[in-house]
Amino acid sequence: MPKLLLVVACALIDTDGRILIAQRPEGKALAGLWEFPGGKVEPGERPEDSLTRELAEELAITVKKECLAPLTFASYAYDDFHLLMPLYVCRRWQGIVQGREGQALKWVRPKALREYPMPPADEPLIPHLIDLL
Ligand SMILES: Nc1nc2c([nH]c(=O)n2[C@H]2C[C@H](O)[C@@H](COP(=O)(O)OP(=O)(O)OP(=O)(O)O)O2)c(=O)[nH]1
Repeated sequence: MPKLLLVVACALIDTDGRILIAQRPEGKALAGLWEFPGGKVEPGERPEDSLTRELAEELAITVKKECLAPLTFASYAYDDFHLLMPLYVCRRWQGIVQGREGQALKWVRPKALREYPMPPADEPLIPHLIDLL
């Protein structure tokens, strides 16, 4: 039975209804693919705390837990682990989004998400975002 990996991710949505995606840097698994900001839930951490921590580290923004709304989740069997990834949406944050880890960022309309190669786990999430926006 493969290891279950819990990753939390967030679709940040701007006032024009565009969604933020970030490109995974060279050297990481799935490098070059576009993903929703987020990361692994560390032992002893609440998922919402992991997400606000990752958003601060990766994007230099502050997000209040009340501003994170659960939307859907991904469940995907990678070769070496099974990914379980809740996807939150967030429309309010403090600060200006900037890529702190050298990653490219793009604000994209939901219907244009398919133009950006994403990890296979993410593809089933796109219709949920199209329905929402
Ligand atoms: N953040 C994020 N990870 C995703 C998405 N889709 C997807 O399959 N993943 C996978 C890729 C990785 O195997 C895992 C996230 O791990 P990561 O390496 O980015 O997380 P992290 O920032 O905690 O990583 P690190 O400290 O170990 O470098 O989830 C997504 O949309 N966003």
